[in-house]
Amino acid sequence: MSTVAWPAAPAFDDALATRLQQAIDFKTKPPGSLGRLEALARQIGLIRNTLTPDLVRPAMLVFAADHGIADTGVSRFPAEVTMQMVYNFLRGGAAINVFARQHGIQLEVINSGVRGVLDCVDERLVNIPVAAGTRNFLEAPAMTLAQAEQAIAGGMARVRHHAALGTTVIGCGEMGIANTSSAACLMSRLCDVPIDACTGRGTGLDDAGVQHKQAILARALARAPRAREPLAVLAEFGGFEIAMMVGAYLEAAARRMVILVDGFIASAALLVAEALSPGVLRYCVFSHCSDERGHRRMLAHFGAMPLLALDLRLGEGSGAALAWPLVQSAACMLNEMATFADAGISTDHSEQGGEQSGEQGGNHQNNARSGAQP
Ligand SMILES: Cc1cc2ncn([C@H]3O[C@H](COP(=O)(O)O)[C@@H](O)[C@H]3O)c2cc1C
Ligand SMILES: O=C(O)c1cccnc1
Repeated sequence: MSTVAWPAAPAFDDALATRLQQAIDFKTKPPGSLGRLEALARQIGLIRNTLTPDLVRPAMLVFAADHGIADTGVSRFPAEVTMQMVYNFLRGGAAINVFARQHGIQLEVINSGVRGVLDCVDERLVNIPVAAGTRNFLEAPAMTLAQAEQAIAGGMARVRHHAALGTTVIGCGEMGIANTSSAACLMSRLCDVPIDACTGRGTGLDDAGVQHKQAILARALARAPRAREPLAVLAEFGGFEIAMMVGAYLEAAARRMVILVDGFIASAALLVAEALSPGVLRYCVFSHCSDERGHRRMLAHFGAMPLLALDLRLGEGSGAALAWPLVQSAACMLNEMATFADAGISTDHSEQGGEQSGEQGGNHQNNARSGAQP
């Protein structure tokens, strides 16, 4: 067991939940008519602990690292692509660059542990590698417990850096060839789901490739049957970028930031974070349902309803960036929409004691199971 005291996510204020619901219901619209945007607005208010949440300086942290398991042929692409994509991020040519630019999201690339030397100085690159890639977890633990803790601390530090610059919304993206294999093993062990149901095509394996990947991952899980505790599972099967995402989530929730959760790998990191410090989940907005096999089931495990379903299977934080404008709209609705009283508009008949009196708002369902239920 780890002796580290992980940052705790503050509890939500039940009285504020009621006031947020009233504020939303008093807006000039039929109750519930903004659908899930209303639940999202309420969750954002609870996260920021105010009726007027400030979502400022959204930041996307893209963590990159290599994986020893890549050498067993579990990805369609070779490990060198991780480093090549880091250079692509720094040149501004990747999908996440395009979407971050489009939506005014600050982008930072973190070398969490790629193979080889990154010989460049770039203000958007943070060089904090734990090691030159993980070990092949078919044969040995991917990393030591100390390395897992070091990586988690690295992710926490990046969020502290952005918090000091005023950021209240954080997204995590990742780049690491073979990291769907890590994510599948984390899911299988932490959610107790057979590995076949957690193993997908990743970058585009064919059926034979997926079968090979499943066989490798089944052997890897069998190698370490006793690893059950979240930090131990992370050390056995994780990656340095995944561990840094864990730290980023922990720190962001403790600081009452809105967390934009991306796809399969980003969600697998959240499994670890939530297991280490229960309550992080309430701070999470699930951006999309990835096309990667296993993600739908992982979302169900969280009780999450993602905002988008676009058949994305990319990672990098791309889905989180695409969902940001919706999150922004939910906060703007709460902050800027007039109330019936402001606008001098008559309220509905239920105000006069009609049959519809009682709880208004209709859709009180939240983005995640343990989220903002009043
Ligand atoms: C050019 C390229 C850009 C990417 N951007 C994200 N990924 C995604 O694919 C990888 C995971 O899939 P697997 O486990 O099959 O290797 C991760 O790096 C992930 O972020 C990419 C993959 C490639 C090839
Ligand atoms: O959903 C994801 O994050 C994902 C899926 C496939 C490949 N890379 C990332």
